[in-house]
Amino acid sequence: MNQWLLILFSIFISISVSGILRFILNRYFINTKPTLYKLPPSPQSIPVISNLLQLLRISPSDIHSNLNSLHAKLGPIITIYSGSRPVIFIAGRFLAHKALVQNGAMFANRPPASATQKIVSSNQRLVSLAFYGPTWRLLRRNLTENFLHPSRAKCFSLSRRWVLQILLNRLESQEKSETAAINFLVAEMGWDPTAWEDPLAFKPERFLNHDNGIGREFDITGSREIKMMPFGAGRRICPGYQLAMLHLEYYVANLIWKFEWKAVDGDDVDLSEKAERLMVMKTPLQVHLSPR
Ligand code: HEM
Repeated sequence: MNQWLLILFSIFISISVSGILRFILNRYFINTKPTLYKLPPSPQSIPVISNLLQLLRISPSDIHSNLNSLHAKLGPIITIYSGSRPVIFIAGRFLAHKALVQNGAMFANRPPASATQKIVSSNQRLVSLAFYGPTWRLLRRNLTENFLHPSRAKCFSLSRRWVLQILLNRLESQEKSETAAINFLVAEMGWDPTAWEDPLAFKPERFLNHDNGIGREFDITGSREIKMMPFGAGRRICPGYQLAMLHLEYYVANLIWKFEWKAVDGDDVDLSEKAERLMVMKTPLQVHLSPR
């Protein structure tokens, strides 16, 4: 009996000591920044169980209507939590243009790598030294210079395990407090009747613009206004978009040039949506192809 009490007591002591140490380190030695930003409105959520569960429970075909009803209730910019990480949804092509083109600098960031990736990539040399060589002090210096409160940094001597633990905690908390993924409702842009006449009709000629009889290429970069954004828009637009367009045109042109296309009898294409693992056409195009 005494033995069991002793074991329980030592487990209790070790848990409390590590908890207290962690609290003291986080409270007094790590430079924590206050939350600076107020995020856009979000639907009611149970802490820890995120809003995302709400979104994941619905089928892919419902996602748009669900997001739309949230936008109708809360406005064009909303926040949904995926765990503790905020994901912001921006609806509408005008807001997308305002964000990505007119205020491109503010939206030029991309999500950072995870804490582990950061350590492995940017501090790869330091970490391997920390684990395998006697020069792990380099990592400690890197940590004290970058992450610890300057007044405490100098007189600080940490064990190797604590250095790595603090570094990971710090990077993780930075990620949580300072990053949010931003999504634009791209499919909605394609269905927007203010951008496209009869948006669901198959009209390839809609991409042939004519200004006083002069043919003008459709602006897929969205620099003047965004009507669709398959390659993103603004500063971080896909740098390969011209090459991609060239390949796509070349691919389609060759399919037409090299093959004879015949419709399958009684096959009516139906472009309406069907939810499978991805969203697919209800009745896709079927053809008989033969080499010319
Ligand atoms: C149909 C083909 C392609 C599509 C639909 C596409 C689409 C995209 C999209 C949506 C982005 C993200 C833009 C953003 O973050 O706002 C992107 C980024 C990028 N794409 Fe493409 N892309 C295509 C082909 C290519 C090709 C052929 C290359 C290279 C030769 C390329 C290189 C890149 C690179 C390097 C980025 C990252 C740019 C950055 O983060 O600053 N892409 N692409």
